[in-house]
Amino acid sequence: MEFNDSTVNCAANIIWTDAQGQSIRKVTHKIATLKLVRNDLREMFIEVSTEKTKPIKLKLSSIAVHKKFMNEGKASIMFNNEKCTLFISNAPPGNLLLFLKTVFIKISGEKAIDPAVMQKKIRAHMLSGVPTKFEEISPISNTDLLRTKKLLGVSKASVTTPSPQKNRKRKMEDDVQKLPAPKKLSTAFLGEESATLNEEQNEVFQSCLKGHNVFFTGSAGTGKSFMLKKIISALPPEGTVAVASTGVAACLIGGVTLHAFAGIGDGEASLKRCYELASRPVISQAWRKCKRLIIDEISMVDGEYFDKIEAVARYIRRNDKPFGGIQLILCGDFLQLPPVTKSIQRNQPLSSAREKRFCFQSDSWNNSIGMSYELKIVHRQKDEQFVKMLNLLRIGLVNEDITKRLLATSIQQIESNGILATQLCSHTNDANSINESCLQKLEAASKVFHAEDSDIGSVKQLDSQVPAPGRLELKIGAQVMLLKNVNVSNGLVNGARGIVIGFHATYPSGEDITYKMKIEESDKKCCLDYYNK
Ligand SMILES: Nc1ncnc2c1ncn2[C@@H]1O[C@H](COP(=O)(O)OP(=O)(O)OP(=O)(O)O)[C@@H](O)[C@H]1O
Repeated sequence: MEFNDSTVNCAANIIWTDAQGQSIRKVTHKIATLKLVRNDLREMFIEVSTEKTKPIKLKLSSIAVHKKFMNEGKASIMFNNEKCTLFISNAPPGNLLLFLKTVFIKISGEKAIDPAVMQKKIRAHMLSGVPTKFEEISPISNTDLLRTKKLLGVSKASVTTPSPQKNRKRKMEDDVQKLPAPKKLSTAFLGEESATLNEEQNEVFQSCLKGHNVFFTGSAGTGKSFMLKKIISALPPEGTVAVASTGVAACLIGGVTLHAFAGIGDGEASLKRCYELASRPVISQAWRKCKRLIIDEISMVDGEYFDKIEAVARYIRRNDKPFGGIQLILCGDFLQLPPVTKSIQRNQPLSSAREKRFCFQSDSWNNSIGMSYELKIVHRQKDEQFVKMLNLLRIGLVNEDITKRLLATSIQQIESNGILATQLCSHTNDANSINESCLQKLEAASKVFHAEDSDIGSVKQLDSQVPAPGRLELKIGAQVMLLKNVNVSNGLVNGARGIVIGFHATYPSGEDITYKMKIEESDKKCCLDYYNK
């Protein structure tokens, strides 16, 4: 495990209230450490400590946890007996998740003690005159986990091993329409994805946490995106800016594009003009607040643009260190997608392209990037021969053996249960026109679904950056793919393929619009209900 699951560093506010709910005392710490501790009587507490103040211990009994904004590093814990609430903010989200998970598991697994027995114990302890000792709670053990699952009636199989039982799957004939129930605190915690970093990934991870300027690369499937998410969730949200060179990549890491953050347009303007552009209040404030800049798909960032934003960072932050002292965490594979430079857009020959095409060729790269790592272990594929072949293809080595093997795959079955094999295209427009023509060939009536965007002002941006289209045309028999994880244990995951097999009867006049989709996952079918709300 990468975090200590019984400690978290964050900002902490504690507010005590009277019987009427009026605030009577408040403690505010911008930098605090929360630790789970036990006393001699095995009662559990959250200890809130800082470097300068005396620790405050809050007893973990009769609590309510609000964790809706946990992904932003925020949560609150109401201590009903102590009549106070602990507000947590700026916590590394991954760390906060593990901390709250530990609280939950330790509390749920605790055997209820008869109050009379407890009273006796407390009395005996007080009379003994021995000062109360506190010790840090031990990490979650398998026994803790099993005991909690048993108490909650959760099956032993973890959600990370999707093996749905037949009778628990929804039948296609089942027409009872229900919106997914909100996740309960318990199941949400117990079902979290818990894949751990391997040794090479952990080295990069530790280097990032130590504040080094890091670049990490690796072939497809070595876990670059996986790592990036782990890194983002391990850093305090305040001052951490996650961006990517493309909208889609930015969307996947929950960030914005580098261009939107940097605020200098396409970087073609003179340096003086770039300084002016970046001096606009919102942009300059973002640059000044940034302590760690994470850039995904760095291979697509143009070398000259990289030099420009480095100069802008120094100028705006009035700091002569590379990137104005911002920690850089860069990730990408230069053997995948190159930058889209103007000369290439205009179909000019490569030889006339600008000299600093890749950002690793820029001066700023040499001055700022201290540690470079290459991830070598491929996690996406298990077939070693296939991985070897992909690694050779990556560097343009297509030998006779590879050619023979690839050609041999042409006789493989490319349709399974009505679901066609994916056809890869180098350009989105090509993929769109193939999809369009396949949809037109289907004889069934088409149904059109329009996105209901709550923020009308962002529709254009959403349409360009979100993989789901604003207007979706479907027909019975259409090939479809899920774009987000809906129900992992039922195989309804991002990328799951299927075909539309029906629409809900109330369409188009009814309130709910539903389509059913059968998906192919280990030769099993299941349905998905899709609502327009
Ligand atoms: N340490 C790990 N343990 C288990 N699974 C892992 C680990 N690292 C990565 N994976 C899984 O391997 C798969 C590929 O990872 P990921 O998509 O992050 O690779 P990538 O290097 O970003 O690939 P690409 O260059 O194609 O974008 C994912 O399903 C990810 O969850």
